[in-house]
Amino acid sequence: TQSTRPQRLLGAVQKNATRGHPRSVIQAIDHFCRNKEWAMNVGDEKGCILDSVVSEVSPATVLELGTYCGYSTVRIASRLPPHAKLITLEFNPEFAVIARQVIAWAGVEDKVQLVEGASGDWIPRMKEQFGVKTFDLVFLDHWKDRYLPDTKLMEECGLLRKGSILLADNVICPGTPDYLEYVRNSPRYESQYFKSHLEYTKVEDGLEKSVFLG
Ligand SMILES: C[C@H](C[C@H]1O[C@@H](n2cnc3c(N)ncnc32)[C@H](O)[C@@H]1O)NC(=O)c1cc(-c2ccc(F)cc2)cc(O)c1O
Ligand SMILES: [Mg+2]
Repeated sequence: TQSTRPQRLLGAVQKNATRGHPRSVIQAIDHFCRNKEWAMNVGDEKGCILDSVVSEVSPATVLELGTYCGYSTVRIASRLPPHAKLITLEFNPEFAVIARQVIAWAGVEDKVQLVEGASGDWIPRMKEQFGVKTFDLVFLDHWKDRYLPDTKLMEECGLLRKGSILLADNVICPGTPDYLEYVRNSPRYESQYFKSHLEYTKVEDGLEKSVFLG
């Protein structure tokens, strides 16, 4: 039977990356996506911006929406301070299976809780299910039309505190116009655009970093 692209991406990790070395896992995926098959990881260019935000925030609690194959999960987890926790939500069970193996190969599974399911169902249950009070950092990288409703849901569920950071991928391509309009015009957010390119291409894309003001 035919393999899927995520399965081939995992194969490239297992072939070319060293177990327990997150950087080699990231390099193996970027090499695969540049030279073999494009895949919708945040990529190395936007990934560097993600890295700098994670290092600056040094978050104790992180929520990632849209795990896919775990590329950004590994990038974030490998830069977290000790005892910090990353919860990542993935809707598609096939992608979740691959992501778990990529996360394990990188050796960051102790910092990561991968939850299978839809953000809309799980966000209201974060407190009771995982003992989370608020998130210091949220990385939005799931369906682009879910960024805004899920941001409002996180506000309503009291999951954001004064100073919580939202970092959103793909605000230009594929684009999240309603989300951008909201965080750039709401008095409750201070927003900043980091211009970059769609992963592994020359197409414009960027990350939007928004601080929740409470
Ligand atoms: C949406 C995907 C990423 C993952 O998110 C999971 N997901 C979804 N909705 C939910 C939920 N509600 N809860 C939990 N997980 C959820 C899904 O299953 C995918 O695995 N990302 C993209 O579609 C994406 C697409 C492009 C892209 C750009 C130009 C093109 F020509 C073609 C594609 C670039 C990117 O950088 C992306 O990130
Ligand atoms: Mg993305």
